[in-house]
Amino acid sequence: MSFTQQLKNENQDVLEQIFAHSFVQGIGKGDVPHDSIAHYIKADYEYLNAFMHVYGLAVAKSAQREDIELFNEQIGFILHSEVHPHHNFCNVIGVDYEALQGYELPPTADHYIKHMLYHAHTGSLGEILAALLPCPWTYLEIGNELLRQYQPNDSHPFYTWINFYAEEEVAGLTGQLCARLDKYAEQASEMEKQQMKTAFRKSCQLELAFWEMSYTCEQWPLEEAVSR
Ligand SMILES: Cc1ncc(C[n+]2csc(CCO)c2C)c(N)n1
Repeated sequence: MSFTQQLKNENQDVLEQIFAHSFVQGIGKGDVPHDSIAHYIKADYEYLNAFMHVYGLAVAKSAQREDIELFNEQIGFILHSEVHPHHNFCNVIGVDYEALQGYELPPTADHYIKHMLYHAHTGSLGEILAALLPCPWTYLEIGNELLRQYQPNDSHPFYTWINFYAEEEVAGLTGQLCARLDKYAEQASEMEKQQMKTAFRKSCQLELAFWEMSYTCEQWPLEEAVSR
């Protein structure tokens, strides 16, 4: 069994909880509180900016052109494609995308990006890949699961969102990241593989926590904690 298949198998418990989460089930049912959607978009816009910074750090650690190419493609996808599911959410709540940009990250999303930046700064390329992979992997699984459970047609409010993540493009990008990580795992020591496993599981847990943060509109305990 490949290393990434092992990672996925070991984290099925988190994936099941993500599928069952009220936000995710709400997308399937076509009914999510509008405040939660706005909270999600505000956090996700900034989260994706940080995600691209992590890819930039991965580029800086790349010894091979094919790795640079891969990370460059992922940045292109975030810049040009991931705006579509965001627009779907904005249209449903009737708010301009621009109005939801430039906000401070709530505690959970702040923690998630710092977790990835930590691995990007201190880890090997394999470890960085392990920290990044749950992001496309869990969304690909969510798209497929919601398609299977709800079989939405084009009158479903989240038709675009669900189909976007269930589509070939996301499956292809995820597959490429898995293939690279498997290659690095082949050469890695047991200790390094353990670090990859830890980074992967924490990111899976933080994906679940990100849905909860959005659903409950999580805030810092004191508003002044982040800026004045
Ligand atoms: C919290 C959060 N996690 C995952 C995604 C989905 N996603 C982010 S980047 C990317 C492409 C991989 O490079 C994908 C599929 C998201 N939008 N927000």
